[in-house]
Formats: sequence, structure tokens, C-alpha cells
Amino acid sequence: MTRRARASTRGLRPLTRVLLANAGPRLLLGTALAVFTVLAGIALLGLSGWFITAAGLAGLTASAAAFNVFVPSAGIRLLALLRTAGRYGERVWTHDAALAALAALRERLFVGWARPEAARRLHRRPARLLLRLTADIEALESIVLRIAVPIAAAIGAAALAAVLVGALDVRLGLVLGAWLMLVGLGVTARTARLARPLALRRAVAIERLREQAIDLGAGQTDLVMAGRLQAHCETLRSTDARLARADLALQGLEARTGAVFSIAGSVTLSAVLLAAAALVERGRLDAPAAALALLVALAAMEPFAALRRGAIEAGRSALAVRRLAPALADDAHPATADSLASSGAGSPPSSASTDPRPATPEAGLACSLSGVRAQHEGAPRPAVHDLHLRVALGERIAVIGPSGAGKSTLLSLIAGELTPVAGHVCALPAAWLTQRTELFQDSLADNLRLADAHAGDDRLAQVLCAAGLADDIARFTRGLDTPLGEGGLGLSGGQARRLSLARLLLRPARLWLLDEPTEGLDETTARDVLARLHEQAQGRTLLIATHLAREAMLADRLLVLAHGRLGADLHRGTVGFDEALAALRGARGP
Ligand SMILES: Nc1ncnc2c1ncn2[C@@H]1O[C@H](COP(=O)(O)OP(=O)(O)OP(=O)(O)O)[C@@H](O)[C@H]1O
Repeated sequence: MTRRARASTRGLRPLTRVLLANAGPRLLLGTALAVFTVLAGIALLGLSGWFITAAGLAGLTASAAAFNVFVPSAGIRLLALLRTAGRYGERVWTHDAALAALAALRERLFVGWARPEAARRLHRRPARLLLRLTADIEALESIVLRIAVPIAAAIGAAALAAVLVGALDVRLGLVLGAWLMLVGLGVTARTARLARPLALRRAVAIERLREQAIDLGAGQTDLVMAGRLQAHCETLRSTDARLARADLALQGLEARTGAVFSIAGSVTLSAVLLAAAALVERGRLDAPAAALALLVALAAMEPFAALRRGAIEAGRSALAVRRLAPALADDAHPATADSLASSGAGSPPSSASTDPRPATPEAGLACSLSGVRAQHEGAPRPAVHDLHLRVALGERIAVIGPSGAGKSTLLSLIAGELTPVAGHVCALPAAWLTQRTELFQDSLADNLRLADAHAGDDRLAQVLCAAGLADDIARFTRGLDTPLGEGGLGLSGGQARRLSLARLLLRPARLWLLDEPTEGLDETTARDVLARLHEQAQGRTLLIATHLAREAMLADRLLVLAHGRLGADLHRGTVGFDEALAALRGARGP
């Protein structure tokens, strides 16, 4: 077994666990119905063949009056009804099971990604993660609908054909069963093997195409400025051509597999016809039984031919399993789904032994750092060094320092979004208001419910009022259902910031991390937002990263960062505190 095949097989374990946990009984029932439908179809065709031949022969002889037409024709009707009902049930149950399993997988995957650094990774490779969540998950659907269920049905068909034909002639039954399994599964396995590199090429090409299309859309101005627009369009065209070649190769393989199944079907039919004829000649089989054997063999080939599509998609599914398995494994599953919104006003999930999120601080502290050094992925040097800090519960602290000093990095360490390369961070679960206002293309209410999925309209109205947005919302004709564009499009900067503040208020966290909460707001709005923050922060611990005197004034303690190190720790009432505050932007009026 190759390394890749081993990885796919290993990856199947967490996948199977999720499948069985979320849709096990439905899946088993659906598979049983699929097998039953195929068996009813084989029995129907076999019995029909037998009945027509036997009735025809009886008509030629004097025994016509004695021939019982009622029982076999009732059997045929019954089998036809059973097959139709079975097919209906199979479709309903297997699709229902597959959709339930996919929904669970998607949720699990999403939660698996909602880990420290996840938001940054998402910003860096949006196309890749989007593809994992959509195309890769959909490729897993094939495992259930086009591989597992049809394989079970095909094996069932081979077994029934062997039994039915074996009842007429044991040797012929055994040979037919073995041949069906050998050819059916052999061709399927070989096609899957050939499809794997093509499917990989296709998946990579689709991923690149999406990335390049996103770059073209989002970075058109930059590409024009750099004189690279033409070259980028060329790259996009060549990726598209690569995708078309992979598509064509896969279609060619599917057509060839179809042809092989068709030839195998004809060979099977001819061989059974010859064998049955020989048996009839030797008097070991009568003509109706020979017709039954022939039609059973014909019907038993059908489920194998249906495996063709699954075989083509198996390569893509194996790739999806390999790529998704690490995020589906148990140890990749964080303790809470709370972290889903952690890139906005979210709180990091509670600590677990295997993940890097901050441990609980000692009693009386909101957070503590000892000997912490941290470096951003891809950065040439650490952003903060040798940080030692203890923040007591209820303290209000402003973190100040020049741009690039490491203020946001300190907040992301406390929020658990960044893992230190040295030292320890302990912190209570925090609600984090990031520098960017993170709003999504959704209704106003659903943007708020990212912080508390169960908050009712009354609670939403309450936090909107506390954030000073009640009057604005009252003016919107659709109120809480007002749709927002990506990034909060449709709201002014001040309204968007207030909405973030309202979302922050929905979090029960006792520790608030605020990164430049009023940057970019006009003075009146900023003062109002700060007054509301001050009021709502009663009883909580506050850490505010800021350049602005109006924000730092909320604090009783100033931490001065310079070049990633703690330069000073100043308390209200000291000269140093007043001097540091006076040096901040806006200290002498706007
Ligand atoms: N995602 C990142 N990847 C690489 N380097 C980063 C990243 N974020 C910050 N840095 C670097 O880490 C250092 C500290 O940045 P940080 O954002 O913490 O500073 P800051 O004091 O908050 O600055 P500002 O006041 O401008 O927000 C800087 O040198 C910055 O370039």
C-alpha cells in the first residue's frame, strides 16, 4: 500500500466515526434498501424470463390448462411493487443520511478550524479553505452515495445471482458469482486507481483557478500598477486549460470503463447462454430455468456497471479524505464552538490539554504572562520578547506604544489567537474587539448572534440600545432583519463599530480586549462609544491597545511597549502616568 493510500485509509476512520455517529441507522437502512432493490430487480427479471418461457412452452403442449399463471404473475407484480418501493425508500434514506452526515462533517470541520491563528490563515488562503469546506466535503458524499452503497448492492447482486443460478446448477452459480465479483470489483478498483492522479490534477487545477480568479478580482488595481495584469490573465488561462485537460482525461477514462463493463456484460451473457444451452442439451436444465439463469446474469451485471461513476470519483474522494482527516480527528476538535466568532468580538475557547489556548490564571488574576516571546508566522523576528505581566481582576489597562510595538500581538496572545514560542500565557476566556470591524453579509440580527446564537430579539434590542444603535435600527425599515453587505456594507463606520460593541456585550466574558476601539470615529461618536464602553465594562477587566488619549483615559494603568518589550508599567496618580497620557494623540484636544 502506498503512503497516500495508507493516509486515505487512516483518514477514513474519523470520517466513518462521524458518519456512524450522525447517520448510522439511516445509512444502514438505506444500504439495506439499496441491496433489497437490486435483489428484487434480479428476482423480477429472472421470474419474468422463467414465466414467459414456461407459459410459452405450456401453450405448445396439452398441459396449458394446468399451467398456473396466477402465482407467478402475482409474484411478478409483487416484486415490481417491492422494487419501486425499495428504490424510493433507498433514495430517501441514503440521501437523508448522506446530507445529515455532510452537515455534521461541515460543522465539525468548521469548529476544527476555529482555532488560534485560524482567522489569519483564512485571510491568507481563502480559496483553499473555502474549497475544503465545499468541494472536499461534497467529494465525501460520493463515498456514501456512489461507492459504499453501490458496492454493497453489487456484492448483494453477485451473491443472489450465485444462489439463484446455483440452485439450478451449483457449478454455474459459483462460477457466475466469482466472475461477477472478480470482473466487477477488479474493473472498479483499476478505474479508481487510474482516476486518482487525474482527480488530483483536477482538484489542484480548480483550487489554483479559484485562487487566481480571486486575486484577479480583488487585486486588479495592484496587478495593473505592477504591470502584471496580462501575465496574470495568461496564468489563469493556462490553469483553465490544465483543468480542461484533466476533465477530458477523466471523461475518457469513464467512457473506457463503461466500454469495459459493456464488453464484460456481453461476455457474461454469452457464457451463461452457452453454459445454459449445454445444460439444457444434457437434460440437466429445462428451457424456463435456462431463461431464468440468463436474465439473472443480465440483471446482476447492472449494479457493477453503476459503480463506474463511483470509481471515477474515488480518487477525488480519497484526496478529500486525506486533506480533511487531520481536522476531523478527535484531538483537532476544540472544546467549544464559541471560538467560531473569535476573530470578531469573540472569545477564545476554554483550555484543553492538547491545544495552545491559555491556561486558567491563578485566583484573583484575569491574565498573566511570564517570559513570553512570540513571533508571527512568516515574520523574520519575534514581535514581543521577554514579557512578564500580571493583570488583576477588575483592572483597566491601556497598552500604548508606537506603531509596530507589539500591542495587538499582546492582545492576540491573551486571546489565545497566537501561541507563544517561549514562556507561558494564562488568561480567562476573553471577548476581543479587533482593530478591524468584522461584519458579514448577513442580517443585522445574525451578525449579532455570532456572539450568542440563542439570544432572542429582546436581548438583541437591549445590547443595541446599550451600544447606542437603537435609534438607527428603529429607522431601518426591516429593523433587525436589515441585510448587511460584506464588511458591514450599508452601515456607516460609527454604526459598524457600535454593532461590534453590541456584539461584544452579548459575550459573558469577564475579560475584554479592545484594540483601538474608536479609531477612525469622529470625536462625538468616539466619546459616546467610550462612555458606553465605560458603563458596560463595570466589573470586568479591560485591556485596551491604543494610540489615543481618549481611550487610554479609561485606564488606571498604562503599559508602555517599545520594540516588543515592556518599557514601563505606570499607575494612575503617578507623574509618569500623567506624562505618558499627555504624550498620546488627542491629549491636548482634537
Ligand atoms: N500577521 C502578522 N504577520 C507577520 N508579522 C506581523 C503580523 N502581525 C504583526 N506583525 C509584526 O509584529 C510586530 C508587532 O505588530 P503589532 O500589530 O502587534 O503592533 P502594534 O503595536 O499593535 O501596531 P499598531 O499600533 O500599528 O496596530 C510588527 O513588527 C508587525 O509587523
